[in-house]
Amino acid sequence: MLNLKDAGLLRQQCYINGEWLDADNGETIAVTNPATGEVLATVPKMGVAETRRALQAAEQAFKQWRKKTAKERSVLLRKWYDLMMAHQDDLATLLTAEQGKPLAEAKGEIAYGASYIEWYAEEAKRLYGDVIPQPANDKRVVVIKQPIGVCAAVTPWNFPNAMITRKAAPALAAGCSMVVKPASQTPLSALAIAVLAERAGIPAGVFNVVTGSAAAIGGELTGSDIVKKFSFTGSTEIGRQLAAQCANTIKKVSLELGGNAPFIVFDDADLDAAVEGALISKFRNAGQTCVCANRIYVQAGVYDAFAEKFAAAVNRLQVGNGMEAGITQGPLIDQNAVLKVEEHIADAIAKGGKVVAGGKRHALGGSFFEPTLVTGVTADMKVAREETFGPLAPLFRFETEEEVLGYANDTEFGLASYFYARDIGRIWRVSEGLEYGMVGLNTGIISNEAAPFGGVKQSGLGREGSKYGIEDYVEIKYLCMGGIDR
Ligand SMILES: NC(=O)C1=CN([C@@H]2O[C@H](COP(=O)(O)OP(=O)(O)OC[C@H]3O[C@@H](n4cnc5c(N)ncnc54)[C@H](OP(=O)(O)O)[C@@H]3O)[C@@H](O)[C@H]2O)C=CC1
Ligand SMILES: O=C(O)[C@H](O)CS(=O)(=O)O
Repeated sequence: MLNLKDAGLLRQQCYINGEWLDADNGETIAVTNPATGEVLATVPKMGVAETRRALQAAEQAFKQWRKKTAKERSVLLRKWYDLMMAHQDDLATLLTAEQGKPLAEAKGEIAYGASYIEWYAEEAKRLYGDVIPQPANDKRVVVIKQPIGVCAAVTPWNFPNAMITRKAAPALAAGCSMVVKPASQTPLSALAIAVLAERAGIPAGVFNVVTGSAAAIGGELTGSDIVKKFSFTGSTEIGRQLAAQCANTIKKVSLELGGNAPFIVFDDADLDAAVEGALISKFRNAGQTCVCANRIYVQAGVYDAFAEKFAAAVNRLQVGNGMEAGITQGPLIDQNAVLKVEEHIADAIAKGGKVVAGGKRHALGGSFFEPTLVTGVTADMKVAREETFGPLAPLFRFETEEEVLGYANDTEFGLASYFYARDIGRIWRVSEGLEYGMVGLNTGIISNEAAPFGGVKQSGLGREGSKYGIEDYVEIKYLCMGGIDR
């Protein structure tokens, strides 16, 4: 079982209107450890009725929460942040147990998730309006910002802490209330976040967590007119469906969806730095992130040297249970994830690719998979067009800057992109030429609370984090004051 310092962080009930509740029918969902297959806990299998009650609670709580001053909300968010950091170890243990990532990565996610609460505790006090020079002397033009209302979020299993705080923090900072449906495979982190919200003194109904039937809960969150803003992180397929479900009530929608990140190594790159950046970008969370390097393009003059260095680095990754010291790659989330990686490897080999590291299920069994490097990859392979979402690094060779920009942009996705180069002219040309929401230049890690995280094309809508991330949780109101000259 889980060895927590604070056993109160492990909850097996949902948090609605300040109460910890079972499903109306008592049904539950088992939460299993992907590394061992053991059942860690169960959570309620809630549906429409419970979700409706959660939305009604959020609607009532919003009326008072919005009346608090920005500073009062800021103080409560800061307490929430302080509590998350004080319980970083326990939250990381819960996260590794239900999601599988190595404990060091889980601790990093807790700090990353908490940083959004810290950031928006500060931003709460800086939601400025405008006084605009009037076009006529009898008028004054004023713009104020007000919280949009009750918000709903549906979040994924790959970052079960940070994907919730990245939505809840700006929402609550702006004066909104929220109902969250976490992924069924990783609900414990969400419920622990709710424990700490309660302890921080965030009023009942302001932050609610509902677990259970995705379609039933999601149908209510997207269909109810109580919800004024809907935020989703997950697959493009589901995001497209949920956005369509929001259309009937004209909700404001933000979507963080799939990616297909190019990682480009030019011949003027610092090769050792490029290897380091490619390794962390590709294999963080066993490749299960939407910003992972999905295609690695290496210029012909440095291709062999990079491939040799990178293969050695890939072979140094340690696969195992994320709770064990020294492990740098945990299990994949489930067997479907393993099958996707196997499909992409088999397709690449069938079309001429060569496996130079890994290539198959790990000897540990279950959903453990060998970190894999395939060379000689070409644009006709599945891995060039589909998000692998697993520990497979495909290497493509290219000759010119123009050629690789064409390859990099030849996708319906536009989330993250990366390149290593040192020539200033190339840096500007490639940064401006990449059709992505985010560009990592000489780095493989781009995510932080100060930056606007998000994509273009079919990778999503809106931005999370930074000063931009709170704008999705406010409405702009224009006040036209007449008769000023009377
Ligand atoms: N952009 C990103 O960060 C992520 C991208 N992905 C991509 O998505 C693929 C599949 O992963 P998966 O976890 O299945 O992603 P999904 O998009 O299926 O799940 C993400 C969230 O959406 C919920 N959901 C699924 N179907 C519905 C529905 N009909 N109505 C309401 N909510 C729904 C899930 O609930 P439940 O868990 O209960 O099914 C979960 O909370 C991955 O292989 C990857 O390519 C996945 C995760 C994150
Ligand atoms: O959804 C994801 O994969 C995360 O947004 C990636 S990150 O923000 O942790 O980099």
